[in-house]
Amino acid sequence: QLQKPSEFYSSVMNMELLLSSELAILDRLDFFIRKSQEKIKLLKRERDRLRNDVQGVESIAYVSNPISAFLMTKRLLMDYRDIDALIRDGIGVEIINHATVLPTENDLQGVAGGLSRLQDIYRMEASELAQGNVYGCKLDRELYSEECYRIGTALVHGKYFSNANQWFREALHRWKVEDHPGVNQLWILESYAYSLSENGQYVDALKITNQILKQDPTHAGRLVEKKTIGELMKYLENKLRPEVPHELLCRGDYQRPASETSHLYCRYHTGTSSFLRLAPLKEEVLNLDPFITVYHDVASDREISKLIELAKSRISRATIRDDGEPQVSNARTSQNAWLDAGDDRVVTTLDRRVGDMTGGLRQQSYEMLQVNNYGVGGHYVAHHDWAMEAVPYAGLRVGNRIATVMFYLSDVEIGGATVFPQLGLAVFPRKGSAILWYNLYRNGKGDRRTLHAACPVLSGSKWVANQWIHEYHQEFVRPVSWIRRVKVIT
Ligand SMILES: O=C(O)CCC(=O)C(=O)O
Ligand SMILES: [Fe+2]
Repeated sequence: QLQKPSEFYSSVMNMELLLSSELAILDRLDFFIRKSQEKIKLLKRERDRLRNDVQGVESIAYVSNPISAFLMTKRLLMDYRDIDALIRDGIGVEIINHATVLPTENDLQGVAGGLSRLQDIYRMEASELAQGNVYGCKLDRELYSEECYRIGTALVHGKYFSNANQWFREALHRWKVEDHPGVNQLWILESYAYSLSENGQYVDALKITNQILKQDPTHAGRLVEKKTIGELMKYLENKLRPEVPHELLCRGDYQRPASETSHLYCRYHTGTSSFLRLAPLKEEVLNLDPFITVYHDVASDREISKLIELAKSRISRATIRDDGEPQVSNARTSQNAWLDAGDDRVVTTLDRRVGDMTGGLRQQSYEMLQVNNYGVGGHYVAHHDWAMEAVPYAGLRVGNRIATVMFYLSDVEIGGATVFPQLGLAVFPRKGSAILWYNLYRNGKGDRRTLHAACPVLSGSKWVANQWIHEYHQEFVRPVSWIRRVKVIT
């Protein structure tokens, strides 16, 4: 006996095996139907005979006549038993058995993945495909709503959300005009809403969700289960909006609309400290909510050379913490070194300047200064600087990262921008400037809008230094807007 292949979708030869397998299943189904029809014919004949015996009889007379009483007893004891056995007795056909060649869920995903790639690369629209037009070779019928829905769900499974959305839209169109759709409209809507929200299309997802709840108010539970509502609530709570694709930002190809930039301003910031009165900060406000500013010329060339020199002697591959332990990852390709006040006066000087920028956030809860260097192609994928755990940065015991101040220690010839996809903001490195943003809402909750990434460096060397400032000790400088329970670390 031939070994059954473990995967089909990746070769046409194996896919042919599946077709013969399907034809064999159909033959067995034919056989089963023929046998079943014979059986039904027999059962009908028996039923007619049996019914004939009792049709219209007069009850007392019938059961008190010894012959008919006997016959009835015999029928119940024997005839119906036989019929029961006949009904129970299978036809002896399993249309699918252990020898049947069948694809797996993996194959379904594989085929869907291939389809999605073709859609992307050859610009094939679901509406076109559903009509049976597959780039030159035409199917001899159109697809049903149920089939479009299944393609959509397989694509969702593979996280091809935007193509999945096309198929769900198509499924809905077709559902409306079919006589006996093979799928419940609510299922389509439910998967569509989920896929939209996973694709960051929150406004559309909300529309579909409302449509579902209008049709079936009890459906909310399912949506929670499918996490559709969870994502949407996050969106509503955080006022998240669809992300600006991060490539667009990295290339500098996106400009925020005037409605979002007209309230921004630059100023000389003299703030609270007496030093600032002599040497005010050149502050450029990049975003009001969450508050993001850039300070120009806040680190001198001499200070920067010193930092880089110190960092060079101890720099090593950067890590990320996904859950728990720090790990090397392609999500963050750079090297870094940690410096503190003991290393050189320059660290203290920069710390003081960070204090000036932040209106005096207390240095007791600064982390060490983290100096980073990216190689060509080096990047850091979108992330938040705040941690999601119940007790963030437990090892440090100073709460979550309330603010980030990042110094740009080099110009970068091309690429290497810091981008905020939620805000449509791209900041291109300028040696000596520093960017500041607040990571947390006033109540201490992490602000998802601060999602940011370091774009790959295309040409040049990129150096930055991160100063992360934590929540503890800031109660008087940046009070929380209402009292929240602070988890006590023991
Ligand atoms: O290098 C950048 O532009 C951003 C770095 C960053 O986000 C980080 O190190 O957390
Ligand atoms: Fe970051």
